[in-house]
Amino acid sequence: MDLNTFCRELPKIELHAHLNGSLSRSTMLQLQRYLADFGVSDKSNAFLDEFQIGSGDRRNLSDCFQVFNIAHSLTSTQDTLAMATALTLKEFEDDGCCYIELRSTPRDTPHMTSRQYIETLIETLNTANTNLSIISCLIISINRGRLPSEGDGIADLAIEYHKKYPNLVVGIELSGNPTVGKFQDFVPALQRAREAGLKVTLHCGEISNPEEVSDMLMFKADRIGHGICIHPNYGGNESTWNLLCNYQIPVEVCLTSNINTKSILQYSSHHFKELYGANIPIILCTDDKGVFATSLSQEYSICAETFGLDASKLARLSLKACDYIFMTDKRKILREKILNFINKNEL
Ligand SMILES: CNc1ncnc2c1ncn2[C@@H]1O[C@H](COP(=O)(O)O)[C@@H](O)[C@H]1O
Ligand SMILES: [Zn+2]
Repeated sequence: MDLNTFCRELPKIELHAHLNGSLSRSTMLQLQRYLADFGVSDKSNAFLDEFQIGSGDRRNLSDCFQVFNIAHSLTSTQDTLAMATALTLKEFEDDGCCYIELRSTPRDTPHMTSRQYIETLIETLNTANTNLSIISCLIISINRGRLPSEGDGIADLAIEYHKKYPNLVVGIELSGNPTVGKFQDFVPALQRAREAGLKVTLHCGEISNPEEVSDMLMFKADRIGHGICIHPNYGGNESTWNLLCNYQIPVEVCLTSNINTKSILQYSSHHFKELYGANIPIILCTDDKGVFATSLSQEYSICAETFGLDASKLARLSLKACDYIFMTDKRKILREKILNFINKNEL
């Protein structure tokens, strides 16, 4: 079996996927057509060709945040939001993903409220859990670029829907443009959600800001995303690196995302090496598979090629990811599924 086929067949766990960054070109075209048929205007026409970030482009991290507006204009109705979610889950399943924690930022649009946004996602995930083999659940996102009061409102909704659907609304996370907003302003909302039983993951160290990174690590989130500027060689310092090593906080590693946003110059100099070497728990994830034109199996494949991981090591990376999922009651069944694959392929 060649590497790409192996990576697709390996049952995988996706723990860091933003819904609106995950829309493939084909999904966006379907949404565009649907909106046009119903006479709803969107601003995707002029930009769709530019949406996916190809290799050799000149966009940096900040520029990336503008491209999300295009996806947002396509998912502004309950119908298209549901379609986008269902199609995206199916694509993850087709790529050999057996469990996904999809994340998204509830927002008011001209056609729905934040509450309806969450309800649409819950309904779609529920249906997907009966119709598809992939197990899916929801992490609710807070955008650090918005006002802390908006974060409070989202935390309230997350807590309310976690109580109603504890097996579906499993976590809360902080994301958004890392150059905007302050982590500390969102701590009360995140803390409240945590006390209500939601798990927490934070985008941490996307840019160099050792003070904020220290605060985030000391918050002891259940997981962090990216974790780039933590090691002293990558814009962190001894103290931030020691905190991560001592707390052993699992890191959602998004290789292609980090390359495309220019946070890392080449795959071979990615901090995966340092994290793996220090035995920090790692989960390979896509971040925004639509924007960065990647897939979870491609991320596994790139990881294997760049860091010389053989099939057995790659499969064990996927197996280990089960320990860090937020739907804790699914750990056993997922472990068994991946172990079966390992045994069948004598890895
Ligand atoms: C590239 N690295 C990243 N760093 C930080 N936040 C990111 C991100 N990629 C995506 N998002 C966050 O996810 C939103 C889109 O999905 P949803 O509308 O929530 O489904 C973006 O607006 C941003 O807030
Ligand atoms: Zn992200």
